[in-house]
Amino acid sequence: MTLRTLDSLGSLAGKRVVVRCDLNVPLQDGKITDDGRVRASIPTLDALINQGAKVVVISHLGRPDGAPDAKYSLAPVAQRLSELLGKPVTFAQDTVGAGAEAAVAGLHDGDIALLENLRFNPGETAKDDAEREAFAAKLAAFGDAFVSDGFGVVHRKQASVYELAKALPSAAGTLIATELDVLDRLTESPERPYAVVLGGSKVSDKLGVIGHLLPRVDSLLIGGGMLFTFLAALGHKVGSSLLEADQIDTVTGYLATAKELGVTIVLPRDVVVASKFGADAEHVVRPIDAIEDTEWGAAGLGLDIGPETGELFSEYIRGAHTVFWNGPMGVFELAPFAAGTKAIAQALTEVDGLGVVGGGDSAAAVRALGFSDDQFGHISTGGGASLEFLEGKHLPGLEVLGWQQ
Ligand SMILES: Nc1ncnc2c1ncn2[C@@H]1O[C@H](COP(=O)(O)OP(=O)(O)OP(=O)(O)O)[C@@H](O)[C@H]1O
Ligand SMILES: O=C(O)[C@H](O)COP(=O)(O)O
Repeated sequence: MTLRTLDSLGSLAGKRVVVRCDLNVPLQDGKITDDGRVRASIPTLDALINQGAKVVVISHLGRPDGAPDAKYSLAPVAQRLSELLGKPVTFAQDTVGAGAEAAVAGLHDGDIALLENLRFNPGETAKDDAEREAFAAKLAAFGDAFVSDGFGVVHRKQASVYELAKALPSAAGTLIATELDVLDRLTESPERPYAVVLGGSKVSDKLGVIGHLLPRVDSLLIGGGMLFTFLAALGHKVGSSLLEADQIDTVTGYLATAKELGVTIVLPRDVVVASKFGADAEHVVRPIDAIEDTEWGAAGLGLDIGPETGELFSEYIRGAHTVFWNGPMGVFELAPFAAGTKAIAQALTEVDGLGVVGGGDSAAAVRALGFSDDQFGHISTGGGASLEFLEGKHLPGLEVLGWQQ
């Protein structure tokens, strides 16, 4: 079966259409610092509005604990959505309560509403199937059809991604269709050499994909928060850097597998060690075997790859014909720790072939560092989702829409 696309739903004029977007944008002091995911959701929403549908948008933001939490409110996103669409967006203060019911009931043809953060409700991410189904049923009551367009969450078996698609006539929106077109080129005979660059802070999520990626790539470059688990596996001390101590054995296994497969795992040679986590931290560059060899000792923490590593990684990237990069190389949000990410972004713009950036924070990073979207082959809205796609995993949010890899 192939992906069911929007046209499979027939005419949606006058119908209530629930649309799952991934509007999980980075926020600072309540302000959106990168609106890429909001922009990416516009084509589908515009198409539905233009058809005269009554559009009910749903999304998560961050990882709240199944209860309302003001700092994860989608209110700033409603405002940005309205600016980008050039029309009012009704914002409901809850997801399935009286506020949402009133917002949906008040929609006329061609109107649009955004409901509050899905993850303010325990049913969205519940482990128990019945709990997720019950929450999906409440969401389904708001629509005659469901459009799934949050590519960044298709790897999550969550109520609004999976169960809701079963509860209503459903199809993929144009963002998902576009993402799959490009990412398919990375799985179906990518031009060699093929390099994958991994970083970021969702270390346990991303370490898990490495085992499946190894047989598919020629080189794997490791930066960001996960590099310290690799350094620890090689016996280095990593101070107070991000570390998944319980993953050290797994990582040791990856290093051995890579050797057997003839895949190069490229690890940093130097890192930027800081006195603390903050823009005003003191910091020095240290070789990887001397991270604790600073005046801060074991309290020092690695917040970026060093300049020698930036050059080494850039050489690998420029030498490849296909490159996928997910996860910033350092804490790019703080100016002293942005250089590694900038070096890698620059190299990616110089790839002779297809260079893809994946992930909400990675996309935000390249834009914040002054690059424009058209300098890259593709900027995917999915971080974990695109990685799991590339490793060939069955993604619940795609399979439920008819997609088979
Ligand atoms: N050495 C480090 N220590 C701590 N945090 C780091 C380090 N290197 C990178 N980060 C952080 O990683 C975060 C991004 O990681 P994440 O894994 O979420 O990226 P992403 O996959 O692009 O985003 P998403 O998962 O939202 O799509 C950034 O906020 C950055 O500050
Ligand atoms: O940022 C992402 O990768 C997506 O929005 C999914 O978020 P999650 O990792 O919290 O499920």
